[in-house]
Amino acid sequence: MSDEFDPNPPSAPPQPPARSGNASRGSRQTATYLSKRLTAAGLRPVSKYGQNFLIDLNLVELIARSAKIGPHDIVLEIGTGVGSLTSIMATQAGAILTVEIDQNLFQLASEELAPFPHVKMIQGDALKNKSTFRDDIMESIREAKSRLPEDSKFMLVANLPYNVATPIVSNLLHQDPPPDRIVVTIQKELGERMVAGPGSKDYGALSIWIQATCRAEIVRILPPTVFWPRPKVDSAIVRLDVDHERRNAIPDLKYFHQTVRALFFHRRKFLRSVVISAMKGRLEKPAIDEILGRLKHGETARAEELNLEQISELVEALRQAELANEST
Ligand SMILES: C[S@@+](CC[C@H](N)C(=O)[O-])C[C@H]1O[C@@H](n2cnc3c(N)ncnc32)[C@H](O)[C@@H]1O
Repeated sequence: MSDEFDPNPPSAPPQPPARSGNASRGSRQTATYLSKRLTAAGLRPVSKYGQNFLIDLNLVELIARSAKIGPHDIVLEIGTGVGSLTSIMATQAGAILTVEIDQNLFQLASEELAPFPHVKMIQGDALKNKSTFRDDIMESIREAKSRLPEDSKFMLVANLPYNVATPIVSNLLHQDPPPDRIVVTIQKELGERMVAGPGSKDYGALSIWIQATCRAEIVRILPPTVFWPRPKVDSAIVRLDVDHERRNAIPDLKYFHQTVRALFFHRRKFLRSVVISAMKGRLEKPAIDEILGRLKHGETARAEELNLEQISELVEALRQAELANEST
């Protein structure tokens, strides 16, 4: 583990040191082991930080395997915990940046990750406000990328704290460099919203934002019993493969994301009234009616009935109309 972030040279990542007795891999990842480890350090899981640890090592390995981490790849992990997933990924990745908000867990994980010079740990909140990544995180990713071969991929792989999962995933898709892949454990409902299509109750702004930039799939649904302590809800491992061509085809990501959110703000209302309120002070009603008429969205259409292509077309038409307004 390093403060300097020392990506591996393009060779195989280091293997973990041999473990013995109770610390062998099989027995390591159990509720008993984790609770003993935390108790020995005078700690208990902190619920406000979403500290529900995966206790089934096979599932921890499934997360890492689903990410298909290569020896030149850079992994960002939000929520190091005691370093269980981190240490598995450290045997696969070219560089890992792992962020942990809890000072006590940060100390514990530092011991676990000490053998890995290509793992950099950051202590603190990954988000600088409720929705944006800390600048130094992305700066470290860019720095690591510049030191690794050009074909290295950047991915977020994490068992995310559920209360900040949406801003973390949504915001990362805005960043430079964008991730190539995201594999995360999140609340099942959130995963279902990411993959939902029109006609589903889960379909909304998040579905559009994710599917406009990624190919999304649910890898596995996880019951509460595979975590310690048990959360009240089911979880899901979700994999998002960023489609750079699709993402690059969006002319203004921020405009797209914000407008889609505004369109789905009142999902049951008719599209016309939603667009009028979203564009208040920016576009006049006749311009909006012209766009809706041209795109053949009738009087009774609702945003939730439009597919990704139709929403993208509408957002782009609104953007063009705003640009035309500004230039007159
Ligand atoms: C669900 S646990 C996962 C821990 C570990 N990766 C595992 O798989 O067992 C989430 C972790 O994220 C940390 N965390 C919560 N909010 C955070 C934030 N805003 N920034 C960084 N870490 C955070 C928690 O302290 C906790 O260790």
